[in-house]
Amino acid sequence: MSVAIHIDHVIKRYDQVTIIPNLSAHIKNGEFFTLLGPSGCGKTTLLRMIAGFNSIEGGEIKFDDLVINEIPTHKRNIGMVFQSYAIFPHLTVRENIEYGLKLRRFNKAEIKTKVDAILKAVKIEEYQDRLPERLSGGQQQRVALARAIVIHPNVLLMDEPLSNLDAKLRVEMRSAIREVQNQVGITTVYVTHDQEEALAISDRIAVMQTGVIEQIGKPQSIYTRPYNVFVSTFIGHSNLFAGKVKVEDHKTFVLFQDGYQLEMDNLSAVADGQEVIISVRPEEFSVQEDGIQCTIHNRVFLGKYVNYTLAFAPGMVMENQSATEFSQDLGHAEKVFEIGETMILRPNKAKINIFTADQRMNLIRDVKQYE
Ligand SMILES: Nc1ncnc2c1ncn2[C@@H]1O[C@H](COP(=O)(O)OP(=O)(O)OP(=O)(O)O)[C@@H](O)[C@H]1O
Repeated sequence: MSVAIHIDHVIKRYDQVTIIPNLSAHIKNGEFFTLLGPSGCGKTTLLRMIAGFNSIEGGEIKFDDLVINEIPTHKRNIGMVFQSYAIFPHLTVRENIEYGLKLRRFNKAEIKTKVDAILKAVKIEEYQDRLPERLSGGQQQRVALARAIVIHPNVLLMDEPLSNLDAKLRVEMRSAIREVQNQVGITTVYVTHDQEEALAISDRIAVMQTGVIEQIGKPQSIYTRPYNVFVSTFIGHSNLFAGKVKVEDHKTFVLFQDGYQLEMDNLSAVADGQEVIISVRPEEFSVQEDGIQCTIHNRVFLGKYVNYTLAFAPGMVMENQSATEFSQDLGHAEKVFEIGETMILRPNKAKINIFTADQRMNLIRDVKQYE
């Protein structure tokens, strides 16, 4: 029986070092929930707490109403898939999948029915009599997935399951995982540091940094309305400009350094003169007669799009950010620009995000609308 997972104010320390100071998240029954963040942010640590491999120093984790803090791993009824396939090399595919069912003392007929169904669901029927050494990485990971879900676990926990596969297979396998998860409807917690994978596979994502969840939301809402600069730059590319607020005649503008100004009617709690950070996605510029001026530093054709790397006047762009980019949709472009040419770009004001100068808060009023 799939369950909801309630994580309330959990604390994790290794020796004297606090890795997770106070973390809460509520994962719905049947949801595909992803922990996303840079290396070392505590994703695996949290997953291992849910699994029962790590002690919990404070707070509680519940499966539905049951507090599991002190329940040992083998009694939590968890399915797990890791980066290493962890399948038995001396057993065939079918025997690998049967293993957990035999331990749970299902009878022969039940085992056969369940294994047949899962072999079909993960599309490895034709390899069922092979030993793992004669399977590709993707096929082995399918076996690991089948083995984890055949026991009908309460939750499925996956830690970077695709990171040993090549890029093409990763894309193929993430669809396969999602398809199977939809079919069996099991609550899944998935760990990755790959933002594209997270966006593609998840119902909701928790973006983590140094033991803290910075934002929980649907992929689209995290991409379009990130809570802070960290999320904005970790998920997708963001162009960051230095800006200032101007309030005049009851109207609010954001000013770019070169004097270009955009009237904004959806900002909350800003003061005249307040310094802000303006964040624009590469696809949210359009070529116009007035806007911010730049020159084209580089240009890459990507079929449907052209990606330009841009150079702006000194002081326009926030320091320490990666290259400023404009992604031009060739379906709508009147002109393709050459390297060295000047271009005037207007940001789409409905889609830009404005952050406080300390980078911690999005000032757009509807930032929580999608949650
Ligand atoms: N057994 C341990 N003892 C001491 N410190 C640990 C232990 N395991 C992890 N840590 C520390 O806890 C922090 C979080 O590690 P964790 O493995 O959870 O990160 P992660 O987000 O999963 O990273 P990655 O993507 O690299 O796997 C790191 O600073 C790590 O060094």
